[in-house]
Amino acid sequence: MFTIGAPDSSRARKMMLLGSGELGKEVVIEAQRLGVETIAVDRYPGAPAMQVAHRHYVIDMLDRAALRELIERERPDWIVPEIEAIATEELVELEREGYRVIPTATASRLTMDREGIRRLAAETLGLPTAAYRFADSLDELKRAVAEIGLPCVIKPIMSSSGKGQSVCRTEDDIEACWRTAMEGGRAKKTRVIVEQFIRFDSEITLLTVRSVSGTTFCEPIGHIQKDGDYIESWQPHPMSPAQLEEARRIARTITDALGGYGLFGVELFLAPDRVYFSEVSPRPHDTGMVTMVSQDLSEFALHVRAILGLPIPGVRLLRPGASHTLKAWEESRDFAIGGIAAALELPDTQVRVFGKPETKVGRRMAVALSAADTVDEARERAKEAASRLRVNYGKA
Ligand SMILES: Nc1ncnc2c1ncn2[C@@H]1O[C@H](COP(=O)(O)OP(=O)(O)OP(=O)(O)O)[C@@H](O)[C@H]1O
Ligand SMILES: NCC(=O)N[C@@H]1O[C@H](COP(=O)([O-])[O-])[C@@H](O)[C@H]1O
Ligand SMILES: [Mg+2]
Repeated sequence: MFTIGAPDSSRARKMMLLGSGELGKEVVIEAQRLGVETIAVDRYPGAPAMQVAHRHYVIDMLDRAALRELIERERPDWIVPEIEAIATEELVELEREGYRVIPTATASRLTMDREGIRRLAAETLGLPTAAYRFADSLDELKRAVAEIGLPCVIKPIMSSSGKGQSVCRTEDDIEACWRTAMEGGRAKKTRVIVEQFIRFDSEITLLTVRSVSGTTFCEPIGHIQKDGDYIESWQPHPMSPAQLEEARRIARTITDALGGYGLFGVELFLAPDRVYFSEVSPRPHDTGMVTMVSQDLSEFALHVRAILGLPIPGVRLLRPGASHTLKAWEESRDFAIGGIAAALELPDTQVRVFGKPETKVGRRMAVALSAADTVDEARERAKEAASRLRVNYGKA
């Protein structure tokens, strides 16, 4: 039977988030709604989830010893990875010693690294993916590009939100792509993946929850990415019955292989002839922030329920919804987000300001969320709301 004591008491149940960005912040809020004691961890102070958690720590999560020391000190009931920059080998050890890693330490390790998840999906499970090669040096990259063909996409094996990713269109681009990957990866690794460029009609995230109630799918979320990072998303995304069935088959196959309890964001490309598996996050997905206005249970509430071993009898889409991001385009610690009142003049619209302490070029700072009677209307509203938001920078 699931019971929970008061936070900070001897019968408290503790959740530790490894990564404390905007997604973790919402996970912490949902966990606290069920009485969980929350601990937020990240590489810098003032991270969004730290601002709402009971306690927080600043450590280098890629440092195995530092990670172990903190986990042994806090002894959390659930360790919840939130970002793609964690020493997951250590999580595998800790899980062996009895700690619970969400969804599992192996799932976290495999998805932290594009090679692990791609080989599992394509080679072990036989799922359709873009053709790919790996390379450890510029020379190997040149050979890999020749084999895959142009255009192709080059990414560091450990990165997210498009960091270090670029499209290689001609042979002359290869060196620049290599440099971009070396500078943009989250971990100091030199390995890259080269992927065939897929000309898809649209791309989706299929949020898939594994819980005591079995596997539950949310309605598909369509999205648009720029430079490898998401700009807008909407739910539901129109799909043919055959496409939806194939998308769910792929999502079930990959999430069953990863195992454990939690929510997963399965990224798929929809091409005229085929649905391609791209990658999967074993945690809430940025494009899934739309569920905060479109569903009865957001992706964050679903993740927490699944983690705690609580039932999920169903997920209801309440209304079509959309999200549109606000990004910063300068580096600053002296800034303020404006236009919130103007954005909130729009009907059925909400804003989430993440509270990140510093802006960086391309950094996501806030998101506008709108609901409406149709997806098109919701997208228009969210876009308009985001365009009314601004990052105002202080004098340099
Ligand atoms: N092989 C490909 N062909 C065509 N487009 C691609 C390919 N790989 C990636 N993209 C585009 O770049 C986007 C980001 O790629 P990917 O999801 O691999 O990066 P990421 O850094 O893991 O991003 P995130 O952390 O936001 O999921 C995709 O959503 C898609 O729009
Ligand atoms: N696509 C993955 C993603 O959106 N992850 C989210 O971004 C944060 C990092 O933001 P930052 O780079 O601005 O610190 C992560 O902590 C997570 O919440
Ligand atoms: Mg992605």
